[in-house]
Amino acid sequence: MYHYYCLNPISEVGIDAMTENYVPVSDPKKADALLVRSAGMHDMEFSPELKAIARAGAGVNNIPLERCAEEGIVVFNTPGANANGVKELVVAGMLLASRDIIGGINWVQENEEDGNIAKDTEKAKKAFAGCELEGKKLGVIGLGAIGGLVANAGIHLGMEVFGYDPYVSVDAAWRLSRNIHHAKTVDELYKNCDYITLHVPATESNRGMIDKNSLGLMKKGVVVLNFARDVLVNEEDMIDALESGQVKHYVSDFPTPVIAGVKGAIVIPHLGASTAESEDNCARMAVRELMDYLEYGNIKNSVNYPDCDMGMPGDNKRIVLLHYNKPNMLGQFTKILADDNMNIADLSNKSKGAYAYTMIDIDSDIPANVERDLRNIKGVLKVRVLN
Ligand SMILES: NC(=O)C1=CN([C@@H]2O[C@H](COP(=O)(O)OP(=O)(O)OC[C@H]3O[C@@H](n4cnc5c(N)ncnc54)[C@H](O)[C@@H]3O)[C@@H](O)[C@H]2O)C=CC1
Ligand SMILES: O=C(O)C(=O)COP(=O)(O)O
Repeated sequence: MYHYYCLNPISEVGIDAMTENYVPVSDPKKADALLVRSAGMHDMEFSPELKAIARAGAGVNNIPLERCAEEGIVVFNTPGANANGVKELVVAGMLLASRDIIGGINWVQENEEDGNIAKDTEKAKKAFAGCELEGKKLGVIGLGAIGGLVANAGIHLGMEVFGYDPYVSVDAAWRLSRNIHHAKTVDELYKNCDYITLHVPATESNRGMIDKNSLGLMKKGVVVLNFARDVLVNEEDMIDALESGQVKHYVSDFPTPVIAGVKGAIVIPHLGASTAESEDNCARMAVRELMDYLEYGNIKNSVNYPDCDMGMPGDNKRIVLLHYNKPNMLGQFTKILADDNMNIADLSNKSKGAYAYTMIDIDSDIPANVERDLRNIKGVLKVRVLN
């Protein structure tokens, strides 16, 4: 029996995918697993019961990843599951910034009582005219799941697209249209583009990447779109750039007290992934990852531990260990097993930065003393024996 707790409402599709072995609890401290979307977790204390956190979404800046790793809690996300939802809203954002659709709709609402509205429209509409996307230059920073789709969509819209991502994965690179220009430096993209859109994670090094220096390199009248995270943009510098006309519009999916209501800012209430399809995809993937880890110890799409998959244990017993990535951990594990005359049927050991994960299948029962001895090894963070 596994206990779970949802810190945010998660699509029913995910909850329905759980077997009767999964029971919701009303106290997160009693949970084996937490499901979360954007709820802030940095101030949460975690109980020793907690084994895993699944972020039904992409961004994990709301989760204390390092502390979780130290406490032997595996954190998952759902790469790509909401990317199409965000891509479509980015296209909408580019359109909203190019024509005054919002101003036009407001005008119609303000004039709803006007019996001559059809005729007056033809006079009023010139105030809301704009430009087309076709032929304009689009710069995409970050070419992962979302940025790749946005860059390809730009090509389909007839835009000239520049992509910048020095760390792009091979898989993501394969998905890019060959018509996208490969920007070797981000400055090249800043200097050339009419629309610049951010699709990078909110890591320490990316915070404030759009500031007065980068804004100063951009073309006058540029449109900047941020569907990634508010902290990537220095909002005070953005307000100055909007006031001076350096930036025509700043389209953001992240309202903050600083940017909400600023002239020229088009701010959306974090709706990028709020579609039925994205919510279902994320919930389904998050629940699948949690169940595979809790029941079989397999790790797929973790952001703080390495991926490691040994399928199902069959008739064997499985023991899994979360530990530091340092010399002689495996030697100590196998010695304890050998001293108890236990036979290893299968073994996998993977590492990611400072942390590592070992899965061991044994062809006999695993006695409590072996589990205890493994847990007592210095550098072991969590041990689970799976039945
Ligand atoms: N508005 C919304 O509702 C949503 C927002 N997001 C945000 O979008 C971000 C990106 O999501 P995905 O595309 O799914 O992630 P991803 O991990 O597939 O792609 C991120 C890409 O950014 C690249 N990157 C990192 N630092 C960079 C830098 N300084 N310059 C250029 N490229 C850099 C990485 O190499 C990677 O290819 C998430 O971290 C999240 O913060 C994600 C989903 C929904
Ligand atoms: O997946 C992400 O990173 C998002 O920003 C989506 O957040 P949400 O699940 O809509 O709270």
